[in-house]
Amino acid sequence: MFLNEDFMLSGETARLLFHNHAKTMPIIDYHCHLDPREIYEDQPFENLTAAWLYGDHYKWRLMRANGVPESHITGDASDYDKFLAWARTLPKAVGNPLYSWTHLELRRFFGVEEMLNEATAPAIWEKVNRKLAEPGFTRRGLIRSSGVKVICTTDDPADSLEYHKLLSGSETAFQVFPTFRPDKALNIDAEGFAAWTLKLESASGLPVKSYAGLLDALRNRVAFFHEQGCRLSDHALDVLRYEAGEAEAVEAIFAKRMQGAALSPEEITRYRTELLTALIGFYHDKDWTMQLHLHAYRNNNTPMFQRLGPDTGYDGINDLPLTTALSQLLDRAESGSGLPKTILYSLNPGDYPALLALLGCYQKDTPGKLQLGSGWWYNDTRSGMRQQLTLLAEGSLLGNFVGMLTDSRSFLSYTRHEYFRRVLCGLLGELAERGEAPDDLEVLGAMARDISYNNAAGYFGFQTAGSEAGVTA
Ligand SMILES: O=C[C@H](O)[C@@H](O)[C@@H](O)[C@H](O)C(=O)O
Repeated sequence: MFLNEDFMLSGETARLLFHNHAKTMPIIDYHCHLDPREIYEDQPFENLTAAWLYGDHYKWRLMRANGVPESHITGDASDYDKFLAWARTLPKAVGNPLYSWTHLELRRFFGVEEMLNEATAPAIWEKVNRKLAEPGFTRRGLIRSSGVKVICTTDDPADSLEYHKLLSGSETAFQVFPTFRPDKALNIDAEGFAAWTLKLESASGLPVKSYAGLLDALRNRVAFFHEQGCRLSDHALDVLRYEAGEAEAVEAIFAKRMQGAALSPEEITRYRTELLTALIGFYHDKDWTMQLHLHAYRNNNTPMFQRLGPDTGYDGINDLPLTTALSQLLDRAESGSGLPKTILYSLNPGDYPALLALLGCYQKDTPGKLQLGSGWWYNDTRSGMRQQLTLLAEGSLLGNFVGMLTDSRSFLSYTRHEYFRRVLCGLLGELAERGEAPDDLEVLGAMARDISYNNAAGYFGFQTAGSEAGVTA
């Protein structure tokens, strides 16, 4: 019964929708944290720990919750001992998506049907490691066998994109595009800000000695990213505040910071508001999609932050108000440059109704121009996905949803798309069975296919020339 072919599909309609429509659609993974260099170099994984546990802060949190010492999570214990620590943790994770993901990954990629636990760990370790040494199991092998057509990585504006370029010349089964993520430009108060402007100078070949210079350099990088096929930007906006400022005031704030002075919270907000507004204009000009990742509450454990840095499993969910500042930002763009296509993700699902109501105020021209992003991170669960899909259906048009992304650092995460498609088909099937949707497999099947793949293929406008992987809606 566990993870059988119909798991999470409780009725006949759901089953038919998944098996005949959603399951075989290709994947567009339009937001993830894979390293383009690793994709290009295409090395085999040394072992299952390297493929699974390096960098996976989702698993690390569960291991910490199980009392596993840090030496066996991010420390210097052997890879086998780290794997064993995960295997010992897993039986307690029933009901957590990681329980399903882990076993789905073992099944889909490696043909391992057993439950992973302390007793089965040695044999699974051997079997999977043998497979990982076979040619089809390199980084690119795993991507290809998952039916992935497009991957969008997450990249700093100063990045040379050399690995994206190399990949576009050498990989035909799928395309890897960059995503423009200028957090370092916005985080003027961060310690490394001045040093980062030097990197931007050398990447753009333009002086970044003033705010005007910064804007020129960023515009230049937007054009450079665009040439490399980039069609999305991304921002981590953990706290969103809005305070407009005149150009001279922003120049003065920039100059003050470059001289090494600390800025007041008001100055930081003014700078961020103006820079974000300018960037939104750049995205609109290029017909990009802007992604805003809202309301993470990061780095809650100072000793562990000092030891391991960000994105290591110490982030929470922000519960600050959002609507006023977000409305000011979006409305200013709509009244000025024009709003680009926009996807709003919040880590706080309590924000969904307000986000949906607000995004409906700016819909025009493109179907689903503004989107409520797929259940993000802590919401990447069965109930989180159902909540996002249900509210989206009730508050906008589910049929225009661009669907799932992995947001992952792991090459084995593509089964999350399968998990999502099962949740989606389960929900559509239930609507039909309750008489709230037509029990018409053509209509619902088309919707399942669209949300699984076609909508994303049409919405983002990836360039396909010269690639066999051509993205077609
Ligand atoms: O799923 C979790 C994510 O990968 C998380 O680590 C990222 O969303 C990251 O914090 C970011 O800001 O991009």
